[in-house]
Amino acid sequence: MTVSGNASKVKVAIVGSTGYGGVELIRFLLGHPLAEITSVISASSAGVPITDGFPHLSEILVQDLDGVDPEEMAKKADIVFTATPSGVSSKLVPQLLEAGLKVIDLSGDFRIKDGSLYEAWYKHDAPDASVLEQAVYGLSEINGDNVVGSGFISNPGCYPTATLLGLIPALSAGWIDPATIIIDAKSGVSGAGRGTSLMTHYAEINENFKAYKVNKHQHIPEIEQSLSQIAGEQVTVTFTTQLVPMTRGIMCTMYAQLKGAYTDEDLTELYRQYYEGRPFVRIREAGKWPATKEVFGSNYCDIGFAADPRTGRLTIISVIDNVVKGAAGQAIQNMNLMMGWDETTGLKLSPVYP
Ligand SMILES: NC(=O)C1=CN([C@@H]2O[C@H](COP(=O)(O)OP(=O)(O)OC[C@H]3O[C@@H](n4cnc5c(N)ncnc54)[C@H](OP(=O)(O)O)[C@@H]3O)[C@@H](O)[C@H]2O)C=CC1
Ligand SMILES: CC(=O)N[C@@H](CCC(=O)OP(=O)(O)O)C(=O)O
Repeated sequence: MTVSGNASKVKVAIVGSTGYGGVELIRFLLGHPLAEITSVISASSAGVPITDGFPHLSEILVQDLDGVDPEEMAKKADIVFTATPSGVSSKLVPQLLEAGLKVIDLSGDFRIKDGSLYEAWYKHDAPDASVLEQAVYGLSEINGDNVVGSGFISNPGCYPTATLLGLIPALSAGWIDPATIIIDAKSGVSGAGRGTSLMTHYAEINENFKAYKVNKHQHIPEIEQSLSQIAGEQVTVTFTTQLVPMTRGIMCTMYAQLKGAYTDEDLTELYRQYYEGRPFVRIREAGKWPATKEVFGSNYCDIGFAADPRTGRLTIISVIDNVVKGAAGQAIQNMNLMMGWDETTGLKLSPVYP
C-alpha cells in the first residue's frame, strides 16, 4: 500500500513478517523516515490482515499479508528483508536477486563463505556458489564500507554480533592470543524464533537455565571465519550457548590471554578509539559491566572489559538485544549504509527501561 506523500521513500517488503525478526522489522520500519513498508509477506497466511495475528499493530499497519511471489515483490518493492529460516533463504534469495530486488537476508544461509562448512554445521544444502559470493557480510561496524552501495547483505547471527564486536578491537590490535579465546554466551528465548518447542516452552524454561549445542552451535564457523580474517591465521574458539528465562537479550562473556601487560586504561583507549564515530557501540569504563536490560529494545551493543593482572587474562562482556542489534535493527542499519544514509536513521530509540 502506497500512502500519498511517501513517493520519495524507498519501498520495502518483508518475507517472514509473522516471525519475531519480521515483526521487529515492522516496528522499526514504521518509524523510518526514508522507508515505507509496501508488502508484508507470509508463506502460510497470505490474504489475512496482519493485525489478525498481531493486534498490537491495529490501526498502525493496515495491510493484508501477501504470498511469496518474487515477481509481485519486484512490482511493489525496491528492497526485501528475508527474515526466513535457514534453508528457506538459500532457495528464495536467488529468485529475489534475479527479479532485480536488493536483498537483506537475516538467516545463516549466506554468512559462511565455504559452502561445505555451511553444510556441515547447518545440515542444509549450501546456496549456489555464484550467489554466495555476491553476499556481503553485514557486521555494520566492521564491514560497513563493503555494505555501502551493495545490493545483497547477509546479516550476521545474533551471537556472532555480540561476540565479534566484543573481541575484534583486542584481536586486531594483536593484544590477545587468538588460540585462547573462550566465549560463554547466553540468550533470551526469542532467539529461537516464534515456533514452539520442548526446549523453549514455558514450563521448560521458566526458573531454569540450561546449556545447549555445546561445541556444536552453527554460529561457531561464522565467528571463526571473521576472527580468522582479522587474525590472519585460522582461529578456533570454545563457544558455549545457554538459554536464560527472559524474552530478549544476549550476553557474551569472553576470555582470552593477553599478550602484554595491558592495563584497563590501555584497553579503554583502544576500544573507544576503535568504535569512534560508531554510535551503536557503547564502551563502558573498565570494570563497569553492561546488563541486557540496558540495551533492551534498542540497536546498541554495550561492551565492558577488565584485564586481570593476576592471571594475565582479559574478560570482555558484550550485550545486545538479539532481535534488534542481533537481527532486525542491524538489518535496517545495513539498509541505511547500503543506501548511503546515516546509519542511525530510524533506529534512534532508547532502550526500554526497566
Ligand atoms: N530471533 C532472533 O533473535 C534472530 C533470528 N535470526 C534469523 O532470522 C530469521 C528469522 O528468525 P525469527 O523471526 O526468529 O524466526 P521465526 O520462526 O519467528 O519466523 C520465521 C518466519 O519465516 C516464515 N517462513 C517459514 N517458512 C517459510 C517459507 N518457506 N517461505 C517464506 N516464509 C517462511 C514464517 O512465517 P509464515 O509461515 O507466515 O510465512 C515465520 O514467521 C531466521 O533465519 C533466524 O535464524 C537471526 C538473528 C537473531
Ligand atoms: C536461543 C536460540 O535458540 N537461539 C538460536 C539463534 C540462532 C539463529 O537465529 O539462527 P541462525 O543460525 O539463522 O542465525 C540458536 O541458538 O540456534
